[in-house]
Amino acid sequence: MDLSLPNPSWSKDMRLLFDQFMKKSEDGSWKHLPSYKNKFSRRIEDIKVFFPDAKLIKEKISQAQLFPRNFEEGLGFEYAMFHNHAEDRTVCIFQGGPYLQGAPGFLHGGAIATMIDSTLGMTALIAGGIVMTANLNINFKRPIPLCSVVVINSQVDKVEGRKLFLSCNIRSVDEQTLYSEATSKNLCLFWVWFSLSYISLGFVFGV
Ligand SMILES: CCCCCCCC(=O)SCCNC(=O)CCNC(=O)[C@H](O)C(C)(C)COP(=O)(O)OP(=O)(O)OC[C@H]1O[C@@H](n2cnc3c(N)ncnc32)[C@H](O)[C@@H]1OP(=O)(O)O
Repeated sequence: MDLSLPNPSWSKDMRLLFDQFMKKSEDGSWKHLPSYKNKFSRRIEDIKVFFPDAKLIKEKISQAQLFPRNFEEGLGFEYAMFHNHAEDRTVCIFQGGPYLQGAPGFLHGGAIATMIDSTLGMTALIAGGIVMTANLNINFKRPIPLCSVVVINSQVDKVEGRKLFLSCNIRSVDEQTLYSEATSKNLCLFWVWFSLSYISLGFVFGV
């Protein structure tokens, strides 16, 4: 089941943004990226293709689920991603639920980092194939109020061989407040230099 579609826990802002991006997707310039709880590869052999020396706990792999998709509706990470191929950028609309609290009334820094890593990771995945985050630097400029809606804008800035250099920022819906800025270096595990369809890649990583 695609968990990046509107559900009753979404606020008005979240639905408005989703509808705006779905409208933008009508001419094909943007593409909504579906998101599944466990569209992971559930077979050791598939994972071993990418991580041959990984010491995997065999019996646990079949239970694998995408971390941000593991919370009950509305309590954790509610988000949807859209990708603009021409501009090589991904936008994630994100509403962080009450179970993601850090300081009272605000999102935990680790929850913010999760959504930054997921959005940058997805951007890198589409641009360069099977990637891993090698380095992630985040500047937390303003605390993000719990249950508010924010927009994560991420892009590929530079590609050098297997290395992809990306950046993103997190802003309020009205774009007036800059909450966080981040840069990352992602490494391609395989020399795949054309953007594979994210659905086929989702088979391994999910979104
Ligand atoms: C929804 C979409 C997906 C959601 C998931 C998002 C992605 C993730 O969260 S991935 C999980 C977190 N990341 C990890 O666990 C990665 C763990 N690390 C690794 O697997 C490896 O270190 C890996 C793959 C990053 C690099 O290893 P390897 O392929 O052997 O490359 P390696 O030879 O060490 O380095 C290659 C180049 O990258 C550079 N590099 C490697 N690591 C880093 C780093 N941390 N910082 C900067 N540069 C680095 C090296 O300096 C080298 O550069 P050069 O070629 O100029 O000398």
